[in-house]
Amino acid sequence: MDISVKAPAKINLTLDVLHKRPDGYHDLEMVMTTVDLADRIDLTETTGGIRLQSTSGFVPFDDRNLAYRAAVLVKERFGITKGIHILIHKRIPVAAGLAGGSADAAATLRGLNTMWNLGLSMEELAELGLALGSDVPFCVRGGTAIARGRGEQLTPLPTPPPCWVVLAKPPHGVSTAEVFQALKMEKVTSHPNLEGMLHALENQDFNQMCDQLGNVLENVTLEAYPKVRFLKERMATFGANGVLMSGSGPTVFGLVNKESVARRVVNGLRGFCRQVYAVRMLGGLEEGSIE
Ligand SMILES: C[C@](O)(CO)[C@H](O)COP(=O)(O)OP(=O)(O)OC[C@H]1O[C@@H](n2ccc(N)nc2=O)[C@H](O)[C@@H]1O
Ligand SMILES: Nc1ncnc2c1ncn2[C@@H]1O[C@H](COP(=O)(O)OP(=O)(O)OP(=O)(O)O)[C@@H](O)[C@H]1O
Repeated sequence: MDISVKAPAKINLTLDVLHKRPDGYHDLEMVMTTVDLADRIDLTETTGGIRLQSTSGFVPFDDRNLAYRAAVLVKERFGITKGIHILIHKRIPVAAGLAGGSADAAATLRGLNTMWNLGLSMEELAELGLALGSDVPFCVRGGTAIARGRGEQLTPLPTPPPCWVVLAKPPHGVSTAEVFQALKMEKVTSHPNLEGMLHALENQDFNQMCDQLGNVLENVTLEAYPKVRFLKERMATFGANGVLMSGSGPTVFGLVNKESVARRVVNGLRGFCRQVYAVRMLGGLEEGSIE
């Protein structure tokens, strides 16, 4: 049986770091949402082993690949002797703050659950996914949610009010581990207002959603990469209603409520940045994720 699974990127509407934990991770509080910029994972059953191919040369082709590691995990945990060929059609920029690797891992978990009739619930798949990365549980579920803890404690939220999301990815990647390492908690003076963002989503209030965007990792990446600040400023100048860096960066996103303005922002940014996309936010993934 062949299966194709959609693997959408995420953005962080808010990202707060509460404190560093004894295990080296940070306890977070974030509002995350999936956007319609997606990789596609094609899974084909084989007689043995795991083989991986990708349309992008920027991802690892061995057991460092999160989709590969997802297949190893499933095979080991459930004693599956059959093999799998994984083809990643890469559209999400790599090391961009958009959880591309986590999305691929989550899609592989969902696809193998179907292919090998494992009967795992979304909660069980998300729990399995945490062993692969902090963003994987959210990517398994998709939609919009508050993520707490390392990112695995998920509370579903209403889909944000309809709008365009313009994404601009600078040419360089960013290491998430290095951004967390460089974060000085004592230097964080302002935190996102979670209640304000929840209120905006409940009331489908686009302007309030834009006002409540906030990410405490943003200053760390802005200081290291001036191009990110430049893209933020440009995005606002061209007319985006709210602008923020996603995750640990360096991708900057702008929320826009008018199609004509979204076009203007995209066209304006193309002069400065090769990777620019205008997409919509996505609802939940539980239906329709297997293409
Ligand atoms: C920044 C975010 O993308 C926000 O959605 C995520 O928190 C990062 O998720 P991720 O890339 O799946 O992260 P992981 O692969 O689990 O961790 C990468 C590194 O980021 C740091 N890390 C990550 C998550 C977390 N809650 N605390 C951390 O300190 C750790 O140094 C870790 O070694
Ligand atoms: N399937 C994959 N797609 C992209 N990168 C992968 C994949 N598997 C492993 N990686 C590795 O993961 C690293 C981070 O890439 P990714 O695109 O997931 O970053 P990110 O969007 O910043 O993630 P996050 O937002 O979850 O921190 C890259 O350096 C890459 O080598």
